[in-house]
Amino acid sequence: MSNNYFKIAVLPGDGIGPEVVSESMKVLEAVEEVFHCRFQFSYGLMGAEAIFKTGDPLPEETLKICKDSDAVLFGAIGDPVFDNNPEAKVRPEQGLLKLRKELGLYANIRPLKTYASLIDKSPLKREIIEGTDIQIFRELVSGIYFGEKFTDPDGKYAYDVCKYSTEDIIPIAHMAFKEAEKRKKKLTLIDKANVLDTSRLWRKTCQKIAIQYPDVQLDYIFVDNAAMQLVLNPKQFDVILTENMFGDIISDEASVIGGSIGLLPSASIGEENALFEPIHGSYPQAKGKGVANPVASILSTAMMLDYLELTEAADKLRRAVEHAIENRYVTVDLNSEQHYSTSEVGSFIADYIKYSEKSYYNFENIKIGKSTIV
Ligand SMILES: NC(=O)c1ccc[n+]([C@@H]2O[C@H](COP(=O)([O-])OP(=O)(O)OC[C@H]3O[C@@H](n4cnc5c(N)ncnc54)[C@H](O)[C@@H]3O)[C@@H](O)[C@H]2O)c1
Ligand SMILES: CC(C)[C@H](C(=O)O)[C@@H](O)C(=O)O
Ligand SMILES: [Mg+2]
Repeated sequence: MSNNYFKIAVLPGDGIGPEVVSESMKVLEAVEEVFHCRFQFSYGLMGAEAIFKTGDPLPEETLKICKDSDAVLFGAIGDPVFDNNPEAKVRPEQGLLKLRKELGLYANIRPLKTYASLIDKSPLKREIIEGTDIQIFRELVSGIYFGEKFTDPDGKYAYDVCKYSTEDIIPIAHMAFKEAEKRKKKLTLIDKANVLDTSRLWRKTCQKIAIQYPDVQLDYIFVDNAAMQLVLNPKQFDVILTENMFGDIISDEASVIGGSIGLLPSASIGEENALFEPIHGSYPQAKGKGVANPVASILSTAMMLDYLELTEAADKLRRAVEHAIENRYVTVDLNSEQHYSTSEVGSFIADYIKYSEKSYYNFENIKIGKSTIV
C-alpha cells in the first residue's frame, strides 16, 4: 500500500466494544494530524446489537463494508441475553465467525509482552514473567469452530466436529516459521498429538514445512502441559503456533502474564483482508462505566497501522502506550488505587502522539484530567 488514504471499516459491536473502539478512533485522528494520512471510516452493525436491530449478527451491509475496506477495526461482540440462553439459535458469536470465514482471516496473531512498571500487577512472580515476549499464531477459520455441529431434537446429545486439512495448516505454519526466523528462531507447536488425529496432522505438516526453515528449531508441547508451562516458565516460549480452540484458550491464560487481558491486541490476517481486534470480549459488566482498558484496542490499531505500512505511526502509537503505562496513566484493572477512565487513558495516548515531539510542550510533566474513582 503506497498511498496515504485508507478506507477503514469500524465495527464497535457490543458491551465495552464501542467504548474501546472510540478511543482507537481518537488515536487515529491524532495519527492523521501528525502523519499526514487520511482514514475514511465506515461503520457497521455487528453482534448482539445487529441481532436486536436486524435479526442478523452480521448483516450483508456490514460484510460489504468490510470487503470494500483496506482494514477492519473491530471491538467485541457478545451479550448476556445470549450467553445465558443455550436455546438461542441466532447468536452474536456467529457473526464474528462468519466474518472471519468470509474474509479468509486464517491467521490470528496475538503478541504478548510485559511492561516493567506492570510486573507487579500480575499474580505471577516477577522472576517468572519479567522479559516475557511471545507471539501466538492461532489458526482462525477451521477446526472445531467450523466443523459440522448437531444437537439431536430430544436434546440428549450433541457434537461439534474438529476437522483440519493440510491446506488449513500450511499458510499459517509458513507465517509462524517466517516470524520465528526473524526472532529467536524457535517455534513451538502446541497440540494434543497423543490423542487427536487433527493434532497429528498438524505435526506431520509442520515437520515437512520445517525443512524449508533450517534455522528454526521446531518443538512440540501438548496443550495440557503448555497451559501449565505458560504460567510456570513463560520465557521458554517465543513464537507459538496452534489450532483454533487451543489458541483461544491459551491466549486468555497468557494475558495474566502481562497483568490484564485489557492489554492484549490481535491481528487477523488473510490473503486479501485484515481485521484488528482486542483478544478480550465484550465484558458486559463494565459496559458504559468507563472502566474498560482501551489499550488492547489501541494496540490492535497499531497492528493495523503496521499492516497499512504506516510503520512510523505504528511505532509512535506503541511508544505512546508505553509512556502512558510507565507514567501510571492506566485504568482500574491495572491500578485499583489511582486510575483513570477509558476515555482519559485514550486522550493521554492521543495527546502524546500529537504533542510529545513539539519542543514547547513538556510532556513529561503533564497530567491530563483527574484521577477518576470508578
Ligand atoms: N472477540 C470477541 O468479540 C469476544 C472475545 C471473547 C469473548 N466474547 C464475548 O464476550 C462476552 C463476555 O465474555 P467473557 O466474560 O468470557 O470474556 P471477556 O473477555 O469479555 O471478560 C472476561 C474478564 O476479562 C476482563 N476484561 C475483559 N476486557 C477487559 C478490558 N478491556 N479492560 C479490563 N478488563 C477486561 C474482565 O475482568 C472480565 O470480567 C461473551 O458474550 C463472549 O462470547 C467476545
Ligand atoms: C467470541 C468468540 C467467538 C471468540 C473466539 O473464540 O474466537 C473470542 O473468544 C476470541 O478470542 O476472539
Ligand atoms: Mg477468546
